[in-house]
Amino acid sequence: MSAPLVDIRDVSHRFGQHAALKNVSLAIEPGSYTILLGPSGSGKTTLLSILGGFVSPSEGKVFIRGEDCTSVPPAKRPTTTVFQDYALFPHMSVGGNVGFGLRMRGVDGTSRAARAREALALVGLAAAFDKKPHQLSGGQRQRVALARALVVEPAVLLLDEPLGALDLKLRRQMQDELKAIQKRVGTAFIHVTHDQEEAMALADHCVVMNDGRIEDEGPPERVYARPATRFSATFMGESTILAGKVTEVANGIITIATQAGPVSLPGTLRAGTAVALAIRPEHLVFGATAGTVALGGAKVNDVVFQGSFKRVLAMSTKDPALHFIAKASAAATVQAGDTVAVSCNAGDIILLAD
Ligand SMILES: Nc1ncnc2c1ncn2[C@@H]1O[C@H](COP(=O)(O)OP(=O)(O)OP(=O)(O)O)[C@@H](O)[C@H]1O
Repeated sequence: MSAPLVDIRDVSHRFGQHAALKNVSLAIEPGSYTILLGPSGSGKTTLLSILGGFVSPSEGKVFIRGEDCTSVPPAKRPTTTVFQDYALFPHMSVGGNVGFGLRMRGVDGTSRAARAREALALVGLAAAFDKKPHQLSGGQRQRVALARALVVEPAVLLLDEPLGALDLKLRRQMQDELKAIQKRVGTAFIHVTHDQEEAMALADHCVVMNDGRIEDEGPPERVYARPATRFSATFMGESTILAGKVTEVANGIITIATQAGPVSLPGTLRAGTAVALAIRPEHLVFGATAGTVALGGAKVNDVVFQGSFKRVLAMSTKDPALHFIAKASAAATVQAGDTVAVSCNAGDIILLAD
């Protein structure tokens, strides 16, 4: 395998007594779109700031294109950052803003203007060259910020909640554009967000962070279908979670006592091990079917119409602490107050250490 473009090795960072990053190692491949996903305070921005050279880590090293960049200042490393608030110069034209980084690097006026025009065309804003930032919409300003960061041809583009200031509709639209632009330029993007839908829409590689650590990482499809930890399962999408304990092990089959009754699955855990079982909403079936795992009865609390499907929330009749979340078709007739039998396929149960 080729050497990673970015190699973060055993990075820890403390702000005073507070450990914001705890022994983080991560490899970023050339041309990839990486999302750092996690709740507020999980250390995403700290990690991005270390990559951009704005924060020097307490421990560990950062290599970019094989070079130790740990102590290299921001302007001297092959990275640029796009911030949530765009940070455009209000008095400067859009063209001037985009060309600013080139000016700092001593590029002459003619080449600067040509390259700024090219970068603006790349983000679909060729006509905005002579405008001032205040004449543009939020989405357009964000695209100018993107053009400004890309014009210097960084090896890695860092994006800190770049769509955070946009309303939901524009945010979704900009996600599609960001992905298209990234594919076009082929630059590695590392993008921080706490929005799991954004992560699934954009990432080739999704890094789930929690409390200064990497909980899980991989293609978003894998992280969603087979999360490595309970935190990752709950942060990346919704699930029904059953608490359980392994009671029997025989011939590669383990039996787990759960809130909904015994469940048998292939596995190799030892008797007495505490586990959690996660089931994604689209895998939970209301109505027992032959060959599936029965999860007992449930009373439907709420049915929420979502356009192309219905979200069904129900409570186990065995244990009120057990809540089922299911996705039903838009045509489903299930109603609040109904009592239903809940089941799923054994292969759709995600077994997690608890
Ligand atoms: N300059 C600072 N001084 C002291 N503590 C800080 C500083 N910056 C961050 N922290 C703390 O470090 C931890 C990680 O912060 P960080 O901003 O990296 O998290 P985050 O995942 O990006 O969160 P958010 O989504 O809210 O931006 C938090 O507990 C935060 O309070």
